[in-house]
Order: sequence, then C-alpha cells, then structure tokens
Amino acid sequence: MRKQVIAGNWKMNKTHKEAESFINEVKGKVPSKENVESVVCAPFPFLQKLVEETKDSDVEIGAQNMYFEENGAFTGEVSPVMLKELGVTYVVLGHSERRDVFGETDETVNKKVHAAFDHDLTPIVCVGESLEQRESDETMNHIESQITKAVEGLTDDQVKQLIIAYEPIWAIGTGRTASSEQANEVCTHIRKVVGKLSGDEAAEAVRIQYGGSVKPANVDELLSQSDIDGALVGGASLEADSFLKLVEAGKHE
Ligand SMILES: O=C[C@H](O)COP(=O)(O)O
Repeated sequence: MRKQVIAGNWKMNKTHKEAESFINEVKGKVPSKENVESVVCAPFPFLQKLVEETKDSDVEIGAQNMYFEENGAFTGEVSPVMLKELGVTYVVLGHSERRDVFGETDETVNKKVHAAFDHDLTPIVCVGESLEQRESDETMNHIESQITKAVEGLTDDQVKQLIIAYEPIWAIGTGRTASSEQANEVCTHIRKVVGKLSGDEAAEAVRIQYGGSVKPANVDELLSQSDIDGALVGGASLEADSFLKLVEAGKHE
C-alpha cells in the first residue's frame, strides 16, 4: 500500500512568529511518519528554524521552489545544495503559480527534478489543466505532455520515488474542488502515463496527490479514491487545527 503524503503549501504567507507558533502547535500532534508523511512547505526565510524545531518530530519540511544549478551568478535564486544543507527533505516544483506568474516551463521543471534527485530531495511535481483546457477536452493530453516532459531522463527507480501533485488550476484557491471522481479520473490517467513511460512497478509506486481547495470537509472522500495518495493543500494548511485534521485523514494504521 502506498503511504499517503499530506503536504501543506503555505505559499507566500505567515510571519516568522506565526510560522514558529504553528510548528510548535502541530509537531507533537501529527501521526507517526510510519503511517502518513506530514510535510510543511514554507517560504525560504522560515526553513532553517522550522527544520530545527521539527528535528525530533514526525513533521518534514519542504521548500516551495528552487533553482536547478548548484551555485553561481543567479541573483535571487536558491540552490538544491542550500536546501539539502538546511535539512529540507521535499521540494515543490512546477507549481502552476510558478509556471503562470514566473514563467517556468516544462524544461526548467525537468531540470529541477533532476537537480532534486541529485541532491537527495524528494520532488513534488505539480501538473494541472486550466479551465479553458478542461472545457475544450484537452485535460488528458495536457497532463500527459506535462508528465512526459517532467520525467524525461529519470531512471525508473527515481520515478518510483517521485510525488506528482495533480492540481487543476481552476480549483486552486477558488473554493471549487474537483469532484473526487473527476480528481481520481485524472490521477488514474497519470498512473497510466507513468506506466507507459517508466514501467508497471514505477506506476504502482509513484504517489499522486490531489490539490485544489482541499479542506477537512472534503479530504476523506478525496483520499478514499483508488489513485489518490495524498493532498497538496494551500489555504487549509495555514491553520494548525485544520492541518492536523488533514494529516489525520491521511493516516493508515
Ligand atoms: O499547492 C497548493 C494548491 O495550489 C492548492 O491551494 P488551495 O488549497 O488554497 O486551493
């Protein structure tokens, strides 16, 4: 059975003080990491403190982006070496906000995925269609193309360790969640695409999250779907109580 991975993506939110009080509130209360992976993806300035605070806990800390080079003249960027040195273990790559607002492409996402594996960071690779693409029936082709480009050049073993987050853009921060059937239909398609590219074992092992207005009220139904192995959560991951309900829902005994 694939272990569920519930990741909060704080995006550009919280003060240092708020981040610290959140982590102190949740760190002793999340379920054991044997049963569910509970991840907090925080802004860069908070990462060091959060890693220190969660050292002996079941909470893992992730970044929301990184550059693919190890060092050099790349003003404003953060490298995988820096994240690894801090003790960060996950990194969100290719979020639709990075693609839409900051011009990230499938090619840069692919380079970042390679860089993450080179530095022993677990990539959470985001894919998803716009409302226009859904309405013109292009969802499945678009997702297949994003996945194909994201995993190009990876070994089958690396693909097994990948986390893919399916986030329909029209459901992000809008309160409009994909129905659990709609979400699962695309996650099943993602697993098939992975199988075609990297073989059955990789398809069986790869974990696929759903993201887009996930909250305590809908998480159980989403996680009960056959091909959904977790959630990538924005708004509802910002409050400690709500985050704890989400990770509790992901628990397998
Ligand atoms: O990374 C998280 C997603 O963008 C979902 O955000 P949301 O839960 O606020 O809709």
